[in-house]
Amino acid sequence: MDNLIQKMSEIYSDLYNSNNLIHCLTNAISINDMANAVLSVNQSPFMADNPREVEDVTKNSDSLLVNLGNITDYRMESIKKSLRIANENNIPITLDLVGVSASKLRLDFTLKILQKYTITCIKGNYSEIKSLFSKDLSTKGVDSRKLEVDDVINYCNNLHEKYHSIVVATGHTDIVCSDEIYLLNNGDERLSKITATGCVVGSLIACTLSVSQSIEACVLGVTMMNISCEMVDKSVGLSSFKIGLYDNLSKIKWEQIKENINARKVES
Ligand SMILES: Nc1ncnc2c1ncn2[C@@H]1O[C@H](COP(=O)(O)OP(=O)(O)OP(=O)(O)O)[C@@H](O)[C@H]1O
Ligand SMILES: Cc1ncsc1CCO
Repeated sequence: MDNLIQKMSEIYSDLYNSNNLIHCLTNAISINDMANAVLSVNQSPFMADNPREVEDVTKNSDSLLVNLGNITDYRMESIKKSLRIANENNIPITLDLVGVSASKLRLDFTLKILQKYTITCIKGNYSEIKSLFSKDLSTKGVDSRKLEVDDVINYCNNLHEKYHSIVVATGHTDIVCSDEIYLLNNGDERLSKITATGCVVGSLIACTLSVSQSIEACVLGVTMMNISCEMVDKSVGLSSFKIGLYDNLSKIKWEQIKENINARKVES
């Protein structure tokens, strides 16, 4: 665990000493929160999604976030172009599987992407990870079903072995899996009552991967969000909770992360 904390501390410090360009191809529901979250951790968001410009944008960026939420043909075309450029230039890619558990279009598209491109981090909620593993739909909407943590660890391990990506499954307990596996128990169930919080976690991972393509970077991305929300007053309503969460994210210090992280390593 000391090793994890030491590496996270270095990544945190590198993050705030850099101002990397984070190219986010995302849905309209999350785009504004995501751009603000990227800015609040000192990085520079670029949300360009026109297929006629994305190659140039990705080429100049330090990290690429691909989010499948509310997918359109237009964005699918852009995604393919950006993924190719990112791989050619060793730019880290975060792929957020929004809705693959409920949409054959998104699931088939994801399976094709994974055959063709190297993805640094595959991220989804428990049901999205399950559906990618089983190549089968498992929900009606974008929200996750309740699944056993041990089963999802197994899905993550399998996907990591198959695609050589770091795999992040979000839920009550977050699972971050590569050759090592961490279970993260920070967070607040109010997060699941506000839309696009998972999408924002994806963009924070894209930020931390821009300074280090590592499992520790993914742990940091998830944990920054989850500790920020734990510090919000329990009595407030959901709108104030959201404001408080983003206030805290914009001010989060390494000492707060170090003191409050609830992570445990498990054997793979
Ligand atoms: N019951 C819970 N308790 C604590 N934290 C939670 C809980 N459920 C989700 N979270 C946290 O909320 C964030 C989003 O995770 P979630 O699995 O809800 O993503 P998602 O379904 O992709 O979200 P969205 O579709 O709203 O973008 C993560 O940081 C996760 O750790
Ligand atoms: C994309 C999307 N569709 C319904 S809610 C939402 C936000 C992230 O899940």
